[in-house]
Amino acid sequence: MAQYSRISGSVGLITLSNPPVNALSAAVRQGIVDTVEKALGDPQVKSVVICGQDGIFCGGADIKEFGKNMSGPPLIPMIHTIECATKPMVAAIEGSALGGGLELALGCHYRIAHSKARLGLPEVTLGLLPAAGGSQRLPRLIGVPAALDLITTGRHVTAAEALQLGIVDQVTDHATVDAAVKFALSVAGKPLDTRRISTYPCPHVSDVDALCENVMQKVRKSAHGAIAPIACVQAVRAAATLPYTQGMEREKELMATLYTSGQARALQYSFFAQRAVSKWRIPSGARWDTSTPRPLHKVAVIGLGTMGRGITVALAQAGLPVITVETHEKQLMEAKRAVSDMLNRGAKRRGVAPPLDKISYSCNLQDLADVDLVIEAVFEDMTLKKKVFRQLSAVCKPGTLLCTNTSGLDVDQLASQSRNPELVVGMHFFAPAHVMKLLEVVYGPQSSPQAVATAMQLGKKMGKVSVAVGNCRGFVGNRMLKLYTEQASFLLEEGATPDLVDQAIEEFGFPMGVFKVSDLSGLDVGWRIRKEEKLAGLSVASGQSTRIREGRRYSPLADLLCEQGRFGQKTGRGWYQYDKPGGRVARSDPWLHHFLEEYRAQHGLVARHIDHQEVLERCLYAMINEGFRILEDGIAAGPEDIDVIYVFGYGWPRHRGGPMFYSGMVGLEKVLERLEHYYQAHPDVPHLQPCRLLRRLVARGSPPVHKWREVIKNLHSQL
Ligand SMILES: CCCCCCCC/C=C\C/C=C/C(=O)SCCNC(=O)CCNC(=O)[C@H](O)C(C)(C)COP(=O)(O)OP(=O)(O)OC[C@H]1O[C@@H](n2cnc3c(N)ncnc32)[C@H](O)[C@@H]1OP(=O)(O)O
Repeated sequence: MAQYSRISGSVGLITLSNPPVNALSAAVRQGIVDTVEKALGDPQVKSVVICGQDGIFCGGADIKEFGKNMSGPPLIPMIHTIECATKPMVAAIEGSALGGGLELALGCHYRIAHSKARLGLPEVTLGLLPAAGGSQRLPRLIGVPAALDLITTGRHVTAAEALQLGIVDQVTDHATVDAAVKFALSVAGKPLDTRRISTYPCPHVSDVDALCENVMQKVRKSAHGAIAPIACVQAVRAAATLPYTQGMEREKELMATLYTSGQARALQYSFFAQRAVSKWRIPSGARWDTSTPRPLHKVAVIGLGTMGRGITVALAQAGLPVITVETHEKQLMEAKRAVSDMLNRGAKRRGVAPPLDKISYSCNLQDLADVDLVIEAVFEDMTLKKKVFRQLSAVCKPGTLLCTNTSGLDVDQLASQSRNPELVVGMHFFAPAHVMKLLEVVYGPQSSPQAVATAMQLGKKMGKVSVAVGNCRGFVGNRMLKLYTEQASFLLEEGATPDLVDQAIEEFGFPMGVFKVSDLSGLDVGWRIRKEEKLAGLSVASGQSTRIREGRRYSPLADLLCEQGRFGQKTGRGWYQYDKPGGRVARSDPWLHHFLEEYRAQHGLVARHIDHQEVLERCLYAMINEGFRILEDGIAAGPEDIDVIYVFGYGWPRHRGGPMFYSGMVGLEKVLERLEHYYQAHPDVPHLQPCRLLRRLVARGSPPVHKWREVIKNLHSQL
């Protein structure tokens, strides 16, 4: 797991060897200990280079080992031995040096990096801190402010930035190991006293307490309840205020708390879940490793509203030639200006040229004859979308993939309008589409493996986290969201306020509560859909009770607000009030509270005390129950898919893993018991009735989330 050789006569070369990222598993650590001892004991060796095989230095500690019994030599003494060595130790960094990998390099006396290498201490993203001395060495090397930035955000820096910060000593465009060997030869025999970072005093900062407090406040605000960023600040503060050995004690103490926390488990689960969803497989048997995506030379976007514009920007930024189509010249020109502005702003931020020339604009559908893939992003109206699909099917060359950006309409119905239904998939982007990371790729029973593979690959190229999901109303994300927002409205009827509900949700870790999100997206969007579905508006069957639709409980509160023109931020009034139309700061609205009181009185409802716990249980467990149904229906392949969708598309706090992982953390028995309790109290809300899969899992002793697929498979085979 670490190979040893002697090259150029006097340089010991240690090569970490643990594909794919040379993670520091127990075997690799043992290999390092053995080879370092060999190199230091070999009188012929005057200096040592440590590198990684296959173009990557090291991806850090082996995350798969976390939570298991520790075996093999620990990292801290191993790195200490390297730093104490009396022969120069040089790290040759190619690819990535992350986490424990960078900490290993910081233990070396010199660091040489390839210009394309990336370095960082991303432990915070896994709920940890750099606890192999990284939190103590990095501030001593680059200063407290820069170390706070890197350690609390976990961001990766380029080799150029690492050189500028002083993390590396040299950057090369050539063969890194050769450059490091040459360097090692040049420093052989030179004194090393000034090269041991742990002996450096931390560079002076005028008011370290004020600095740390300032960063702490920022971190608390953005962490939404995550504890690792806070521990990272505390560890760096220790580096700035304590001698190295005491700082190391503090690092260890903080790590011990984080290591055993549920948050670390959730974040590590999320790391692997994100990778698991890229290895998609669908019920037809098609899968990621046997389906070949089609090459895309030119793509098209139809409809340049908010979504179409964002998708166009994301495609152009990914380097794809795009042709965009709008019906009227005026709208087309308006969209062109908006898209160009977005591209210019993005390019300025990233310091690159805006890819304006990648996009062409047209009012003529015939211009799409030679494109390889079209993303339809017209108004969310089935009749209109069907018409567009029929037209596309007639215009586009054979083999063109037709994708719809619908957020929940039936993809199979659209496929039926095409001559080639096997080439139709949903590509559900989230607003703003050039920013949001999530993409739901919706396959139908007829979608070909190549169509799914192409959409998944395109998502990857656009920098999205793509999840393949089956076709149903709302797909995965919006299907679950409906239950969450529905419960929130019921809670208002029963005595809660938007402020109380949102506070509970935000304290849980969502960046925004359900009613603030509703005000931001616009209440009119859902109202229009409900009117089309005949749940709201004039088409509601006469004699129908206001609070019952299709035989189950319905809350008309949002419809009533819309009837008053309260559409949210855009009108300056919604669930909250704003200082003006388009205002962003939500303020509690006495009008709304009075309106709720009147509404309750009109419907004979008596307000009762509702606490945060009930808000969370009602909103989250209803959504989780639907998640189990989605698994039961085979719409999502596994709990990881649902969790990734919620973390990347809906603001679910990553340190809570995702709704399905969270249900395991709470305890499936408890979720089941609470759902039973609420269903008994609200028998007119069928969605609160615990579903079969949840009951089955509890009956099987509540296995951990990674074992659920087995139970789901059995359930399907018995259906
Ligand atoms: C009581 C206290 C006890 C304390 C004891 C603990 C001691 C710990 C001491 C020190 C702290 C050190 C902690 C760490 O180092 S944590 C790890 C930090 N590193 C990272 O976060 C990097 C994670 N990896 C990545 O960012 C990327 O994988 C990449 C940039 C390295 C490569 O990206 P890419 O080429 O896109 O490949 P993939 O991401 O798809 O990964 C390929 C493959 O490799 C697996 N993998 C990646 N990194 C690790 C890892 N560190 N450990 C294990 N496995 C890793 C990844 O899961 C993929 O696998 P696959 O899905 O099976 O294909």
